[in-house]
Amino acid sequence: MTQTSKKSTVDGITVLKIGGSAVTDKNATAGLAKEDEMRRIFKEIASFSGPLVIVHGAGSYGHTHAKEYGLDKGFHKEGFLITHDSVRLLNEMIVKGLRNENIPAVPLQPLAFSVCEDGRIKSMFVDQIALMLDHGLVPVLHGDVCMDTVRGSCILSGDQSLPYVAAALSAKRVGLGSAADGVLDSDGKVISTITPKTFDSVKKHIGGSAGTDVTGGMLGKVSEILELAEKTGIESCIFNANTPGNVADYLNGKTIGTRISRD
Ligand SMILES: Nc1ncnc2c1ncn2[C@@H]1O[C@H](COP(=O)(O)OP(=O)(O)OP(=O)(O)O)[C@@H](O)[C@H]1O
Ligand SMILES: C=C(C)CCOP(=O)(O)O
Repeated sequence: MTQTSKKSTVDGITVLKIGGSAVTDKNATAGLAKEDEMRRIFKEIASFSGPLVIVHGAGSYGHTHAKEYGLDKGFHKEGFLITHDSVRLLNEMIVKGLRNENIPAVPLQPLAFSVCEDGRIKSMFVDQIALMLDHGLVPVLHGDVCMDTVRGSCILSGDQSLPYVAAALSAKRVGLGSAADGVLDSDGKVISTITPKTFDSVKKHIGGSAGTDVTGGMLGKVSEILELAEKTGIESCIFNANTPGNVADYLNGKTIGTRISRD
């Protein structure tokens, strides 16, 4: 993957994923927002004043259409347009909700500044994100469809763009708020830490999403951020964004849920 070289002049950047499971009903057959959860999460985000990039998942606004049109396998003109329009709608709702809390959120569609190769990011322009942070803005990216040099188009999960952006900006902290208390073992207990050394032994407990999903659910998420930890040393936490207080606690410095680290 090719990364542009522009770095923000701001230190201590946090990158937060708001999982589609946390803010939408992933069992719905079309886009359905959990509006109360959204509002509460946005209020918690407003308690944080540091430099922040938000990436949100697609939830039922993206995965339902992507599955219907087989977009995880390749290009389908109508499906591509319907899916992009739907995730943009969710992005608009989220940006509007954040602005209501006086967060200077800026909508950014990854489709407009990324190209993939066989499902993986080949290039993503991030200089504008760095400059936005320098000016106190909060960029809000999302899971999207993306043009792909091999497949025509592919699904670009927030779980892939989040570590890409975190690495490109040398982020300090990376948090992924979803609908589970962390990565759970077969007894339903939170696994406190996952490292490249322990991954093989815990992998058997980790599966896809309980709802409609084309990007690998929890296993896809852990694989992406484990690679981030291995390559850059940047740690992540996977925690439950539906537990009141967790998003604010994470943003303000606490380690919660499952920590994914190099060692
Ligand atoms: N071992 C596990 N621990 C926790 N959750 C797991 C595990 N195995 C599978 N899951 C499922 O993975 C889901 C989280 O993955 P999912 O992709 O839905 O998250 P998300 O990031 O919130 O959604 P989106 O991709 O729409 O942004 C959990 O809600 C749960 O259903
Ligand atoms: C389904 C689409 C269009 C994007 C998926 O993004 P994610 O919800 O972050 O995995």
